[in-house]
Amino acid sequence: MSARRLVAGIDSSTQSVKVVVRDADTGALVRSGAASHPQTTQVDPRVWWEALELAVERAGGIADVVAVAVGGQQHGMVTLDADGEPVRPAMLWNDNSSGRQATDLVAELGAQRWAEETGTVPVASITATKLRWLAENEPENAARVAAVCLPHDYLTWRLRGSSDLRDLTTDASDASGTGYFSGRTGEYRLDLLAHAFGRDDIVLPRVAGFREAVGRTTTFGADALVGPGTGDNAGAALALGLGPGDVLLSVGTSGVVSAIVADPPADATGLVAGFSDATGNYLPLVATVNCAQVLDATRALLGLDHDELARLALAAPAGSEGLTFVPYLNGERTPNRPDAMGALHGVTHASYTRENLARASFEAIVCGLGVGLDAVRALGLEVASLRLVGGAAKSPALREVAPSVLGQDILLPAPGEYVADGAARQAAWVLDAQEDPTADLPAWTALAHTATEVASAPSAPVVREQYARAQELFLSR
Ligand SMILES: Nc1ncnc2c1ncn2[C@@H]1O[C@H](COP(=O)(O)OP(=O)(O)O)[C@@H](O)[C@H]1O
Ligand SMILES: O=C(CO)[C@@H](O)[C@H](O)COP(=O)(O)O
Repeated sequence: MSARRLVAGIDSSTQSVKVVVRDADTGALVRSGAASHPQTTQVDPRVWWEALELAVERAGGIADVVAVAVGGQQHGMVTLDADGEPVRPAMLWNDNSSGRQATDLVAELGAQRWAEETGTVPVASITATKLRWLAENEPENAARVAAVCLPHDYLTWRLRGSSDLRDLTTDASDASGTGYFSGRTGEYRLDLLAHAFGRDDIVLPRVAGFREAVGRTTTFGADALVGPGTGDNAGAALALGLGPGDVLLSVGTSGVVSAIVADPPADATGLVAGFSDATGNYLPLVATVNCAQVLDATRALLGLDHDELARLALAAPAGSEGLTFVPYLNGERTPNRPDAMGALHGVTHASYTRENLARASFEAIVCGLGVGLDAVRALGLEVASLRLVGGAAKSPALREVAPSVLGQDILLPAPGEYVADGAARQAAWVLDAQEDPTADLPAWTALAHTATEVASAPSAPVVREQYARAQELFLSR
């Protein structure tokens, strides 16, 4: 019998970095580790590397793996100077500073053109808007930029031990979230980069094939192939092996609704971003900026841990007796209101209780997902199944509130790190492709058993009705 081969997957996400080590042939989990990221919307990318070092150590090292790949939070603008050092802290997807620049870019070229040519109408999350912000607000820094890449590209490059900007690589799933890449053609749009940033004489990461080994790593004592990596949402889709009509709901820092389709989406309303996936298909996606951290904020206010918040929320009736939370604590991306503030509606002596506030917080983030679900349906997607993943999916309250508000049963993959798992699965794919360049994604039977539980609850349409009324009050102001 041949020796067991191990692969590592990394998820450098907004709040933390996670490392999983899995069996390359079955997908069985061998060990894992994690470390925190700063809770800010601008972060020095070198801090991600330090966190990765700690997470690798906590995972028992990766010296024995034969391939590794990195998934990461999308869109973050990592600017490097000619020596490969960060010019300034990376501006993350949830940094809304570039809201006005997004509005300007849409006004200059038109929403329809952006949607058709890049798949996405720019909002503050999109990298191109951050580059415009940099050019306008920090011209000296902008002039020092020799390369721009994304969080997962930076870590992939560091894993390979390179400081040569020409070695930077990315993949289509993450490149498709920059605003200067066409998922349809698989090519950068240097004209759009120049339009946004005023320059196109900078290095952009080479877009690698989806099972291509982009190099080797000898860091962490390993001697392993390095895969191209993925944007985090495409990574989760890779782990779960989503098929037509399978919709993924991710409840991390962002609330995300996404699915896999064969044709490039182009939604000129700007609600649905038409990203690429990590297999040559497309990933229509709707994201909110306010998701798990809304629960964290309510927990902090009420002085509760996760379990206590869930118990409190489940002690309130569906609809929270009319208390409705519009949770724009960090501006919002869907709807596109980067400067918005949140609001509580329906406050009465009867409704203003701790229980209702807890439940209204869960209902708020699920209503955000509901808006996303409506938007992907409006593009013609037939929703066959829903799966719930991400940090807040562990909450029993979310598992009850989500099917009740969305009026549909939801599959619950076992709590896990699906982005890191997707990166690990890609690493195994890269390994297989060394023998057979046309290899299929490895079957990974050990991961296939994860969607065992189903969340069910009586439908409560009143929640979305009262949320829509409260949101309308806000939007019409
Ligand atoms: N049991 C739980 N109930 C609700 N929220 C949780 C629970 N466990 C973790 N979280 C929240 O999940 C978030 C982290 O989820 P994660 O998917 O790792 O985020 P990200 O990928 O954006 O870094 C944090 O805001 C954390 O407070
Ligand atoms: O901006 C998007 C998708 O367009 C977010 O999904 C980020 O990719 C961050 O993901 P999490 O850290 O919330 O998982």
